[in-house]
Amino acid sequence: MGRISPVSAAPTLRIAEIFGPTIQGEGVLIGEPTVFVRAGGCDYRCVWCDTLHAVESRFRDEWAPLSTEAVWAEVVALSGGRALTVSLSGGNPAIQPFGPLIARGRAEGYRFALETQGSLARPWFAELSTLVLSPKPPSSRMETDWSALDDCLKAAGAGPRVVLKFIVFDQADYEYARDAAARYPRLPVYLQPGNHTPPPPEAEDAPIDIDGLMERMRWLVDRVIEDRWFEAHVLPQLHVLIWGNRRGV
Ligand SMILES: C[S@@+](CC[C@H](N)C(=O)[O-])C[C@H]1O[C@@H](n2cnc3c(N)ncnc32)[C@H](O)[C@@H]1O
Ligand SMILES: Nc1nc2[nH]cc(C(=O)O)c2c(=O)[nH]1
Ligand code: SF4
Ligand SMILES: [Mg+2]
Repeated sequence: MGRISPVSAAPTLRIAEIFGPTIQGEGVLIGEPTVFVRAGGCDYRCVWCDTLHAVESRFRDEWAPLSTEAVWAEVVALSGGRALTVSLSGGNPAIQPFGPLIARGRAEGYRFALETQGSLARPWFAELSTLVLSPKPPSSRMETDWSALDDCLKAAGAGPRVVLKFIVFDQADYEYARDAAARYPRLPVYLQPGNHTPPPPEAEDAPIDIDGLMERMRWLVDRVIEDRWFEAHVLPQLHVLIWGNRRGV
């Protein structure tokens, strides 16, 4: 006998953490007060992922199964009921049924941003304010499925602002970013230096090599300026500069 589940049961979201308001530390919304909803589970395993506690299956018991209403109640509590930007991240938040949460929040004036690697397209991308597509460069050891990325753009349609965010560790990553950006000439590009000291998943707060990060940041700025890539934006992870590898900020 199969498991019996009520037909009317609300879809369950697997949530690793909900925190904020803090400032968005990355990319196009940098500096903007934001509540983060971090989904548990990812279809990728980037070697340098800074959020493995929301990726590796051995942590799945720590991902709370929550209804849309429960997640929404937490967002409202954290924001004091004042509309702001909610960033859906992960893991890969595209794995989870976030459509109803977005509809719920939008009805109250909240805006939703989503961070994803672009491997899974969902119809509810069209309801976002901002879609951040962050395809993964060679240093991650992941392969980009370009047709899946195209599908994400199609799903977004004319709804959200769509931007590209590339993590850059080395020259090969930089060239990947240039080639990928050339495929999508109309999308704004954000380049972010890779953090080579990401926290191990068991650590809430691991030491970070800020000097090394700044050196990569300077190298990246030099590359962009030398190449006269004037459409690119180069930004550090601001939250990492402020709080290091601390979780929940
Ligand atoms: C943790 S991911 C979650 C969302 C989604 N899975 C993705 O990768 O886009 C959020 C952002 O952090 C970036 N990121 C992950 N590890 C990083 C690292 N070590 N240094 C810099 N950025 C990193 C990802 O590339 C992505 O842009
Ligand atoms: N402040 C802050 N900004 C962020 N931008 C992207 C984040 C993420 O981990 O997805 C993140 C995060 O965890 N904290
Ligand atoms: S896709 Fe995102 S969450 Fe998944 S392993 Fe890579 S950086 Fe981490
Ligand atoms: Mg992060």
